[in-house]
Amino acid sequence: MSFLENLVSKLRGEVRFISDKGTLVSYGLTEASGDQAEKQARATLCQFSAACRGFLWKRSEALPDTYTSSRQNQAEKELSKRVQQPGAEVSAGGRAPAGRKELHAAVGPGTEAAEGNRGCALRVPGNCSGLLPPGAARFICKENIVRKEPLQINSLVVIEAMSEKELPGLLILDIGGTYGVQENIVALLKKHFCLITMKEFLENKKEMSKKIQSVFVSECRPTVDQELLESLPNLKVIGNSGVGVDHLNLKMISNFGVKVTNTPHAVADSTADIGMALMLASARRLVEGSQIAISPHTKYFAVDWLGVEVTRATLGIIGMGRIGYKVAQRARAFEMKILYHNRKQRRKEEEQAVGAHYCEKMEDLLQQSDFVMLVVNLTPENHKMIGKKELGLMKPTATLINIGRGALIDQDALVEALQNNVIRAAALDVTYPEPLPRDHPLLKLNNIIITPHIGTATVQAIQMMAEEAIANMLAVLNGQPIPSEVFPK
Ligand SMILES: O=C(O)C(=O)CO
Repeated sequence: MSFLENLVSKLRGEVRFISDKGTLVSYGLTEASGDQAEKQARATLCQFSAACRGFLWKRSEALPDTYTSSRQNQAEKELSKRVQQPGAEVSAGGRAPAGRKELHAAVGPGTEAAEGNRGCALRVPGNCSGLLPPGAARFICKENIVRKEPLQINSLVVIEAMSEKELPGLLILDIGGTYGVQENIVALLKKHFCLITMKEFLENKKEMSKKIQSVFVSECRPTVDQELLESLPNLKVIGNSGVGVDHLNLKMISNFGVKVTNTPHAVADSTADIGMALMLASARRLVEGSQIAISPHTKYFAVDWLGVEVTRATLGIIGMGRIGYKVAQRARAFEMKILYHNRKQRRKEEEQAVGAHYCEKMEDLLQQSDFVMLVVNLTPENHKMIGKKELGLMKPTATLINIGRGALIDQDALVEALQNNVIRAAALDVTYPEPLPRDHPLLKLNNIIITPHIGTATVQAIQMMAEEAIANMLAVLNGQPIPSEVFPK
């Protein structure tokens, strides 16, 4: 458990906002004024510093340099110097401004109160004395600033001493590690949810199961099965990070009264980009070429080592949803002839904008295309939609690209087709399973490129996916219109 998580777990129910840097500040509301308010401030601080006692700062950050009065500035500069020292002890202090309703408390690293502090310094046992920099008090008084622009107070962590409403519980697999949610995404989620990892849930099922109202599914994890659904009585929504939901049993989830959402907007550009990257790489034999260029055995570059051109070739897109259409927009810049097959024909203006021609029958598209790209979600109906027969319809010079799901293709049939040059090549971002067993025959072929399902593996895409998932989940929890809900068939 990190320093902050540990602290927050001790102050459970009292946390309103956390920025994970620097000085801790607690604040709350009191109806009292004058002496009474001061008494309450002291009581709050006692609790707060008791919870903090024993912790060492893992990080050191300067207080923001935003205060004006020279005397206060001096005090804060002094404090900043101390804050810079890693491992400085936590100290605590605060004041309750007479006549004000706000009750503030600040905890900053340092061993003594800085001079110039006008707030009431609180001495706590264990060589911790503290202060509330007056500027900081003024600053955090503006509650809306604290909430809306947390980065402006980048060295403050704000903790509400008297709780309002607790943030809704969000179950995630883990933080960091092989399968866990990345730290920057964790920071985004934490602004709106109280995160509960699978381990924390399993260790304290009784208490945690009541808190969890949502599950964040990233890279298909955690697995949402009947057992999990049965143990989460307050679950309202599963926010899938990604567009494909074939790993979720939508019907079963819906029977529990739980909604499922996905992130079709956030994934579109990065996934279309990987489709283009695979098409270009396969056409120009990029991976093979790179190996030749770096091989210690290479003595010369063969003049008859050739690829094929993407420019002005025919691209057949199977699945003309948001991603398919983005592929078409990109392919247009390569002057490609674009054919597409989709459940529904696009509007004429949309077709004209990218120069796409509709093929009602997939067979027509397969016969005419130099590159066939699969851009559909996996459903029980389209499982192995490309098998021996479909591969046989393709041109022997054609390339098959898959950025949908591995199970759209009959992989045994693909191995045979590639071995016998029924088609020229394949480029797959998705396979089944993922990764393929290391002795799988597809891995032994040289007319294939396989990437490790990286359609959305960009810094930007995973952030946008998390933002879209958060918006979806909050909409469900707040009873607002849901931007991207997925319904069972
Ligand atoms: O969004 C998804 O489901 C993806 O797999 C993107 O590659």
